[in-house]
Amino acid sequence: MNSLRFIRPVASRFVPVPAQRIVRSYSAAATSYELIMVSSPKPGVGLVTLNRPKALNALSTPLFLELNDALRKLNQDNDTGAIVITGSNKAFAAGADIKEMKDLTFSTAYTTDFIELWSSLSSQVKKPIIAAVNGYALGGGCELAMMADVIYCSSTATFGQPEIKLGTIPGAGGSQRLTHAIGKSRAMELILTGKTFSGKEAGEWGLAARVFQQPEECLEEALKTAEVISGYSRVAVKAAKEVVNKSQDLGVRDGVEYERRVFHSLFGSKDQKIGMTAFAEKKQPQWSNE
Ligand SMILES: C/C=C/C(=O)SCCNC(=O)CCNC(=O)[C@H](O)C(C)(C)COP(=O)(O)OP(=O)(O)OC[C@H]1O[C@@H](n2cnc3c(N)ncnc32)[C@H](O)[C@@H]1OP(=O)(O)O
Repeated sequence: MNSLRFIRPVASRFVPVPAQRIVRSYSAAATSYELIMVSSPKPGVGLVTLNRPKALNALSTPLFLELNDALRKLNQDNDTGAIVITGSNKAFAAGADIKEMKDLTFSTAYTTDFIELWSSLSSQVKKPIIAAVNGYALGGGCELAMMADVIYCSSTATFGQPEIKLGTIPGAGGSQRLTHAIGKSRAMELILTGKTFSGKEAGEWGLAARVFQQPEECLEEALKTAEVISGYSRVAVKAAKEVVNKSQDLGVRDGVEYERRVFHSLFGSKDQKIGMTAFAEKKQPQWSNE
């Protein structure tokens, strides 16, 4: 992996990050974090493992700062074509850190734009992200999984938006993304009751792309898929993610028009020539990523 310069972002006022955790320069794979682990178990694949087991990977501000930092580096890293985010077999993530939030006031939450930093995952990371979900994916954990581009899960995973039980509502996109994914009636029932749903149901309802019997299989298949994606032209992969995501914002007519414009623009890429010439000559394409 190439070396990337790094200056740690300023931590939230609520949970100061100790000075000794400030790291100034390292490569994405070699970076050492406290609350996440970053590795590259397959060529072209960046694996981010949430690693706060005692709190079931509760998503505190320091954890999200580390996650954002790692994702920013992987997004810039030329050797990384796709990213997998996972947790432990017990918990992908049990939500935002309730102990961090419990004494927050409205004015502080509002003026500091609390959890706004969560959105950089979906707005800044242009490489595909697969969430490999085992165990609990509750509240912010479910929202984090839904910010990914693809969800794989084990059949026994436990998804849910239980915020109603805490006297609040989803705050990181749950009410919007869950409703888009599984429909209004089901999402409304789940959000109003705080009931959980299984990985098996997530697959049946279209939230998860694939469901596995074993947690290990879930992660292994996510890594394999990420490796496949990483083997394609970076230009085409980025464009494909962009146009699929546009479908969430645009109506079909505008979306189809948008897709056609991006499709046209790819005739300006080297990889379109490489890919189509290789097909015509019955050869394997050697992507230039240009
Ligand atoms: C914008 C986003 C908003 C949100 O996400 S709001 C939060 C939504 N999530 C939840 O409401 C889930 C909260 N957690 C739970 O309900 C339970 O946990 C589980 C059902 C997931 C698991 O229960 P069990 O197996 O009995 O474990 P345990 O003893 O409750 O948890 C182990 C340790 O993990 C801490 N923990 C769990 N979830 C969170 C969390 N979301 N924020 C902060 N800490 C959490 C606990 O407190 C405890 O810690 P200790 O051993 O020190 O008592």
